Amino acid sequence: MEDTTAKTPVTVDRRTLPPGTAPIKAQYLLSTKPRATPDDDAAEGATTARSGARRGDGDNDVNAGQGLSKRALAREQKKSQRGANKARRFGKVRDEVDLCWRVANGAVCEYGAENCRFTHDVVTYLESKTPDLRIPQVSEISDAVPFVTSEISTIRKPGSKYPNVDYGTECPIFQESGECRYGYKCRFMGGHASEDAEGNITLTENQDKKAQAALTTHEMNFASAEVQKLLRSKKYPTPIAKAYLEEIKNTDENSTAKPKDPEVPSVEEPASHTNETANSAVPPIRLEENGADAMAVDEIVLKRTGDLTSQQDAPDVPARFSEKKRLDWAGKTYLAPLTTVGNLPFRRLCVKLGADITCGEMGLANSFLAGSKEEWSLVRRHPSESIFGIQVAGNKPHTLVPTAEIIGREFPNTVDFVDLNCGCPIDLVFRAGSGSALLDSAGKLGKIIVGMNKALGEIPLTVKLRTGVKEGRNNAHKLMPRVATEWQASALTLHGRTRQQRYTKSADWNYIKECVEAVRAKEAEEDLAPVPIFGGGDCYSAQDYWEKREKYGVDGIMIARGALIKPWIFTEVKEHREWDISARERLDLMRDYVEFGLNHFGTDTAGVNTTRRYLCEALSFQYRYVPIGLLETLPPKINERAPAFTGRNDLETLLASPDSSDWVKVSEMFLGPPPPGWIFTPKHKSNSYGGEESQG
Ligand SMILES: Cc1cc2nc3c(=O)[nH]c(=O)nc-3n(C[C@H](O)[C@H](O)[C@H](O)COP(=O)(O)O)c2cc1C
Repeated sequence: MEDTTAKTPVTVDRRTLPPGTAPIKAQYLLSTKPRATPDDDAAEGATTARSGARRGDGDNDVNAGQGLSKRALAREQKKSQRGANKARRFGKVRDEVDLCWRVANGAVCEYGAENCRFTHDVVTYLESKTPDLRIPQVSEISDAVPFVTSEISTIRKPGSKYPNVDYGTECPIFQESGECRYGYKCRFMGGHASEDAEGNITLTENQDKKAQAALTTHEMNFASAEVQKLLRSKKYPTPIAKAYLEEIKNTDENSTAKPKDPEVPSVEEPASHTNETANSAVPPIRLEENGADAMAVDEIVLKRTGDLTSQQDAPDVPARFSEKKRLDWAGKTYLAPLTTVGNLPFRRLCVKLGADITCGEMGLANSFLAGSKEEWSLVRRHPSESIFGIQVAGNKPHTLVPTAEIIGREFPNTVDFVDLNCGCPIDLVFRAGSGSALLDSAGKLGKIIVGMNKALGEIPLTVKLRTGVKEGRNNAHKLMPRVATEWQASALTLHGRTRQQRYTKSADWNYIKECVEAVRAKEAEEDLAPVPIFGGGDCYSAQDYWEKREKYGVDGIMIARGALIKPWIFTEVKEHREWDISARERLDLMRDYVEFGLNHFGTDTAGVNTTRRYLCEALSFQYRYVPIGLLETLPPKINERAPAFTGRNDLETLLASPDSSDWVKVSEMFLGPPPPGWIFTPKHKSNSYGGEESQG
C-alpha cells in the first residue's frame, strides 16, 4: 500500500490551477496537476464481463454484435475496446481439494462418490480447508496506517482436527437466511457449524430466520433450467409475438417499400423461435436435468404457458394499454442501469441509501432468446428493490417482442417494468442496429415498442434514449412525443447527450427541457395523462438534483456515475443536504457491499473472489470522490478534475487512491488476502489530462 502519509501538502496559488479543477482547500493539495481523467466512455462501452453470472470471474463475450459477419465483428470488437483494458482475466479460483457441492450441503449426489468429478471426502476436505474468514466490524479498523492493526481474533475449538474452522466468525448468508447453501465449502463455515467431542462437524440452521427469509432475502426472477432448455432448443412458445410479427409482416408487404435506413445494416429475419406454431407437433424430447423424470416438451410448455389450445383460439390477447399497471414515479429516485457495476449487490446498497427505482444491467434480446444463463442472471431482483425493471437491447421486433413475451410470462409479478435501451453508444451494439441506432429508425422503433407493449401484458414498457446519434442532429424531441403517445410507452428516460458526445462534455439539460415540453404538448393535444419523464446527465449533488428537477421540468433524475462515485447521493437527494461523509462511514458502506456481494455471488472460495473483483470494480469509481469537507465551495461537480490531495486522515487518503493495488488492499480488510497471483485489472484506462479521445 502506498504510504500516503509521507506526502506533505504543497503551497498553491489556486488561481494558477486550470479551469475545471475541483476547488480543494490549499492545505489538502499534494499537487497542482490534475489527476488523469477517468474514461467513462470506455467504462460504459466495455461489455466483455458480466456481473450477473454466479461465477462472474471469467470473461464472457456477450455476443453483442450478433447480426454482423465474423470479420465485421472482429473489427468492431477491436474498435469497441479502445480505451478499455483488453484481455482482462480474473482466473477462476478453486479450493485445493474440490468438494462436491451437494455433499458440502448435506445432500445426496446423484453420481455417487465413484463417478463424481469432485471429492466426497469431507474429512480430507476439512483438514486442508483454507482458514475461515471473518469480516471485521469497521470499528475494528483504524483510520491510520496500517488500518488493520492486529490479527483478527478467532475462536478455535481446542484440540480440534480442523484448526482452520473459526467458531467466532459470522457467515453473511447464514446471518440473513438462517442457512448457508455452501455448507462445508463456505469460507465462513464456523458461523454455522458445531463440533462434537469426537471432532465431528455438523452444519446448523436457524429455523426462525429461515422462516422469515422467504420474504426478505430470497432473490427473485430465476429462469429455470427448463426454460433455458426450451429456449436453447427454440421450443419456447411465444404466441403473442408470433401473431404480432405476422401482422406487421402483412402490413409491410401491403405498404410501399420504404427506403433503407442508411445507418443500420440490414438484418435477416430469423427463422428461429418465431416460426413455430402454437399447436405444432413438437417432437417429444427428454430432459436430462438433474436426472429427473423425463418430461415431454409439450408438457413443459403446457405447464409454463397454460393451455395452448385456448391461446390458439385467441392468439393475440394482449392487455389493452389502459390495463397496464401505472407507474407512479412521482418524487422517486432512480438508479440508472449500469453494465457490470450496476449489479444486484450494488443496487441493494443504493436502495439502502435511498434509491427507489432500480434497473438491471442491459441484457441482449438475442442472448435471452438463446437461453444464455448469463443473460438471464441479469434479471435477478433482490426483494429490497421496491420498483425494479429489466433492460433489454435489440435491433428488431423479431427478437425484442418474443423476449418481452417471455419476461412477461415468466415473471408476471416480480418485474415492475421492462426498459428498452435506445441509448447504448458502443460500436458493437450500434453497428448491429441496437441501442442508440434505434434513434435513427423511427418506423422500426414504433413497431418494436407497440409489439413489446402487447407482449408484456400488464407490465409497463419504458424507453431510455439519448438525445440523438450525431452531434448537432438531436432528434429526441421528435421521437419522444411519439414514443409516449402514439406507441404508448409508460415512462421515458433521456440521457442528455448524443451517441457521439463524450462524457467530458456536459449533458444538454436545455434540450432535455425542450423534449419534455414536446411530450407534454402532444399529450395535452391528445388528451392523454402525462407519463413520467426522467432526465439524466452529470447529476452529482442534492442541490444539483433539485435545481435541475425544478428548472428543466422533469419528474426526476436518473443517476448513474454520481451513484457509482458516491452511492450515498440518494440519501443526499432525499434529505436535501450535502453529506460530508467520513472515511469510516464510507468504509462501512463498502462492508455492506461486501456482505451483499457474498450473499449474491456466494461465500465459497469462488464467490469470495468474485465479490472481491466487483468490490474493486466499485472502488474504481469510488476513489474519485473528493470529500466535500475538503472543498472550498459547494456543490461538488462531476466533471471537475481533482489534483492529488491528502485526506483528513490516512483512511480518507487511501480511499482516494487511483492505484488499483490500493483497491485490492481495501478488499483485503474485509476478505483477507487474495489468492496468489490474483490481480485486479481496471476495466477502463484513465485518459491522461487532455488525452486522446475514445469512441462513443
Ligand atoms: C459504467 C457505465 C455503464 C453503463 N451501462 C448502461 C446500461 O447498461 N444501460 C444503459 O441504458 N445505460 C448505461 N449507462 C449509461 C447510464 O445509465 C447513464 O445514462 C449515463 O451514464 C448518464 O448519466 P450520468 O451522467 O449520471 O452518468 C452506463 C454508463 C456507465 C458510466
